[in-house]
Amino acid sequence: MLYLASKSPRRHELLGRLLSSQPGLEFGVLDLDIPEHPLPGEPAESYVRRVAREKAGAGLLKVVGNPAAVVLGSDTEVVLDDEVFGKPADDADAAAMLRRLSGRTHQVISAVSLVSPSREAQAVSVSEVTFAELSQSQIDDYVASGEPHGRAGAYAIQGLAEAFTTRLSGSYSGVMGLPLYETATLLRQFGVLK
Ligand SMILES: Cc1cn([C@H]2C[C@H](O)[C@@H](COP(=O)(O)OP(=O)(O)OP(=O)(O)O)O2)c(=O)[nH]c1=O
Repeated sequence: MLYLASKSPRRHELLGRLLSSQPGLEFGVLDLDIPEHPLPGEPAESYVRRVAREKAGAGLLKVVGNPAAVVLGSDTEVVLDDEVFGKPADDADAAAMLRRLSGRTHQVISAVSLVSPSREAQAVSVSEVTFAELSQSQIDDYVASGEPHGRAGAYAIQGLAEAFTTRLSGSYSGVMGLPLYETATLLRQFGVLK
């Protein structure tokens, strides 16, 4: 039985889309709260990998006793000049992040971890996203739309932010929160997907 250790609606949607290729394959959802803070000096990719692993591991603890359980945890962060931009604390924080991302190319790192009682595996997707120069009124309007809330880097590529994204190199689903190629590869390794 596959479980998604995530409360992100984007991850639910993306995983559902991936599994729809195999009729009858469903997944359960485990709701957890893992603290997301980089350790002092922790490189961005190590941080994203660690948090994805912690989410999957905490999910597995919730279904102990099920030897057939496979748990998927994932983490997505926006990185500019080695600085990790997580989810904005409030509107002012969102506006500050968007001002920094304006006119620049940043990375989006997404890690996926799969754990079962007997094994563990992980994959990482790194994408590059370039934003057009954003005026202060564009930023204010975007923040007022509410879209930045709960999203790494204070934006949603699948939403209004697509209109100021001039270039994306990498995985669109990875930027949204769950890189589907990497996820499908791991699910095949665990025998969940054919
Ligand atoms: C960059 C970007 C991020 N996001 C979202 C995906 C993730 O939900 C969120 C990054 O935060 P995460 O901490 O990776 O995930 P989460 O807290 O939403 O969910 P959970 O830990 O329960 O799995 O940002 C978008 O929806 N679109 C984007 O373009």
